[in-house]
Amino acid sequence: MKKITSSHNPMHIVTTEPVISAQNLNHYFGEGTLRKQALFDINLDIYSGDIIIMTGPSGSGKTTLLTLMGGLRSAQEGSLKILGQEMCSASKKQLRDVRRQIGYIFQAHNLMTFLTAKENVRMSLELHDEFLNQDMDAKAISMLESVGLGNRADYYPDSLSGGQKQRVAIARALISQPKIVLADEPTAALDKKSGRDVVELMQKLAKEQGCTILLVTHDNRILDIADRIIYMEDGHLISDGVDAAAKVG
Ligand SMILES: Nc1ncnc2c1ncn2[C@@H]1O[C@H](COP(=O)(O)OP(=O)(O)OP(=O)(O)O)[C@@H](O)[C@H]1O
Repeated sequence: MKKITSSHNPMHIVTTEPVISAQNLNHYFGEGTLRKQALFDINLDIYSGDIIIMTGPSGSGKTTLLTLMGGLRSAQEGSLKILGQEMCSASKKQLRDVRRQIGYIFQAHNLMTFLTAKENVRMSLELHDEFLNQDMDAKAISMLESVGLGNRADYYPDSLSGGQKQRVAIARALISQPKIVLADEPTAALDKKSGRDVVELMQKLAKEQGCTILLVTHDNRILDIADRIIYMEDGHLISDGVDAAAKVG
């Protein structure tokens, strides 16, 4: 738990639970003699509104940890709480309920090629009952406007640039106002300028919505957008904090 000052009254101290909390978390792949440990004793508390970059060499366990924290795979050993729900031994339904509160952005934007930009963004709203009575088209267009693509709403992904596609993916991830957004190498397929634009946009929207962003990257050029950098090696969390950037540099 950490103490924060309320934005309404800076003198008023409130306590807040972490949105994600891992304790003594271990993870293994394979079985029998092929069983291999991928994560070792991970302890981590992540709070609302922070942008967290996870970095480290290839094979160090970043994606494994990210997918666990996104409810995309079941946690096996230790404790992992996401938005208050324990993920160790969680049922499929509990995993699904947690996933509905999370937005996902991947390296390959994973847009549906047969849907327009607007339809791709709208689809994300259709998965949430609470938006069913709202004007989803208007919401999708307004979200596309906020990522600078109001004039591309009726374009299909094939006629958009890599950076534009990634911005549609951001609009799709953020439109349902998730509490957590996971991004796996969101700039990997982009040139320097588009990559920068994309992460700055994620940063701006996340701060506006107060959501937590967990971002895995090898891209050292974007480390400065992080509130916190988690550095991993061989399945261990080696350092955690703003000074972790020094290890990467
Ligand atoms: N599905 C799987 N089955 C078996 N082993 C796996 C599986 N996924 C990952 N691993 C192993 O777990 C370890 C951590 O992999 P992970 O993908 O989490 O690393 P990473 O830090 O994300 O790497 P990269 O930067 O290359 O994406 C590696 O040794 C990898 O070989």
